[in-house]
Amino acid sequence: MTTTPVSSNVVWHQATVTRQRRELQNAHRGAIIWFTGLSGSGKSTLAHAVEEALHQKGCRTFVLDGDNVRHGLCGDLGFSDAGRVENIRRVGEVAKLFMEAGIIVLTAFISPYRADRERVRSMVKEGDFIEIYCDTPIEVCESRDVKGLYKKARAGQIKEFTGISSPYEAPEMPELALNTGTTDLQVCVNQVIDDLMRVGITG
Ligand SMILES: Nc1ncnc2c1ncn2[C@@H]1O[C@H](COP(=O)(O)OS(=O)(=O)O)[C@@H](OP(=O)(O)O)[C@H]1O
Ligand SMILES: Nc1ncnc2c1ncn2[C@@H]1O[C@H](COP(=O)(O)OP(=O)(O)O)[C@@H](O)[C@H]1O
Repeated sequence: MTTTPVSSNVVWHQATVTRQRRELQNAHRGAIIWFTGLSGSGKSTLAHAVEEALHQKGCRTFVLDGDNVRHGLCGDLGFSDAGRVENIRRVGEVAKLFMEAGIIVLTAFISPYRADRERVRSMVKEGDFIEIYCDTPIEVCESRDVKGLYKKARAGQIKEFTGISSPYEAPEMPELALNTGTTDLQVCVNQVIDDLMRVGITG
């Protein structure tokens, strides 16, 4: 594998089927809906429930989920700082491709570092990146312990576990902050859909 950047010798090929034409055909905009929050905060559940609602409205959608992507595209990465940075970099690039294909892509990654999320935001036009903070206190996430990982982390069986032995930097100005600890799932879904309609991503 080469580590020399080749981008200076690679020329961008302009597609004739543009993002704009795809969006016209779809009758909605492409966008990146970026869910962030602790493990167990509700990212996957919410992303899939929002996708279901959008699909029923006739939108083209796709969910990129940390658990799934880490089995393939990011299967070589761990949970060190560097592993997480690279994970979010790759996911950001893939999400951008989906968006340019006219799709509403919903991502469900802890994405603990503010700078990494802001880097993805800066890769796209204003309004293309919607950050949604799944704001569930760690006590609630830990009591849910959907996958039994908090128990393992507390027992020292998982190193660098977010919220316990690895940091989580909450968004400062997310487009939406949802109280996914106490609010009913359907209420959260409606809040997301209302926001996507308000900003004109979907009708
Ligand atoms: N050390 C450690 N810290 C946090 N999470 C861990 C860890 N080890 C494994 N897992 C499981 O991996 C899922 C998080 O992967 P992500 O790709 O979203 O993480 S990150 O954004 O790169 O931080 C996460 O999924 P969710 O619970 O859906 O968030 C966990 O199931
Ligand atoms: N408002 C809500 N939004 C999302 N999940 C919720 C909500 N209220 C309760 N839950 C529950 O919390 C858990 C969240 O798990 P999960 O979606 O796997 O979280 P994450 O993907 O952030 O690790 C699920 O069991 C889900 O049913």
